[in-house]
Amino acid sequence: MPTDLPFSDDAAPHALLLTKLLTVAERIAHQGDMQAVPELLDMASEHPESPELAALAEAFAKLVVQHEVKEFELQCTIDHLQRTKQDLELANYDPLTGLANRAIARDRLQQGMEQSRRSNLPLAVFYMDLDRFKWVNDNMGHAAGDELLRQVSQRLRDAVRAVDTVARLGGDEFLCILPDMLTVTDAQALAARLVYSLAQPFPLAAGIASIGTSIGIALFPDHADHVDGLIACADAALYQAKNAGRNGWRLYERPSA
Ligand SMILES: Nc1nc2c(ncn2[C@@H]2O[C@H](COP(=O)(O)OP(=O)(O)OP(=O)(O)O)[C@@H](O)[C@H]2O)c(=O)[nH]1
Repeated sequence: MPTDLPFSDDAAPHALLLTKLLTVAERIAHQGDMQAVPELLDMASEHPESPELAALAEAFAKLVVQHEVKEFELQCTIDHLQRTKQDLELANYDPLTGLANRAIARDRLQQGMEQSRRSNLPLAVFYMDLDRFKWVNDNMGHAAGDELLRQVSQRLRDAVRAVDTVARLGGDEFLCILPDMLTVTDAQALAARLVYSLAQPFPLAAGIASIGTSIGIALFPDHADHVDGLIACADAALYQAKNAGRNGWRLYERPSA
């Protein structure tokens, strides 16, 4: 009788079973294939004579439960992070245009002023108000007005640098915060470009809309050295731009004594 066979007749089915068992176990352990666990449990119930199988099935069944608990915990964390992110977006960004809101604008202005102090380069604030925007709402509909506000936001974003902030203060009012302007002339040139850009027609679903924009410019540190003062100067300059006939910009001028 040859004796060099790996298993006796009795051992062969056991070896076959262990081979299958290892294959399934490897699928679970190496490929993370949790679908294979029920197969393992079925095998264990079909072969109550195999203690290895019973032990392994039990170990993997525990693993599946732990895996599901971890997956549940992970999903809870992801849900929580998504809710926090949404809350933050609602608190910080204008939902219509995706631009920063007033609160963030104030914060960026404060940061920009600190940066300007370090770099010794002026910071410019543009206070902008669209001209004839109400006409679009009244004649083309509120939805067209919303679409126009979104397109205006995009043009403003496209015109400024990544370091600049464009914020929507509300209605048709925007604030641009432009740190590290090299010269006053640079700020004036940018304002002229923005006026030109927003004077170009806007293709809306309801038709073509034409508006304009007025911009008031204030500079840190020349005109004011704190957030509210600088915004107030830019607002005063905007008032002058509107009074001068709209569709243009004005640099803040101190009232003569
Ligand atoms: N579609 C839309 N309209 C808005 C929104 N918020 C405010 N408005 C409207 O924006 C308009 C702003 O009014 P004004 O600034 O006086 O309008 P204007 O025609 O630009 O006036 P001038 O600046 O004097 O040229 C009002 O009609 C508001 O109802 C908004 O989120 N969506």
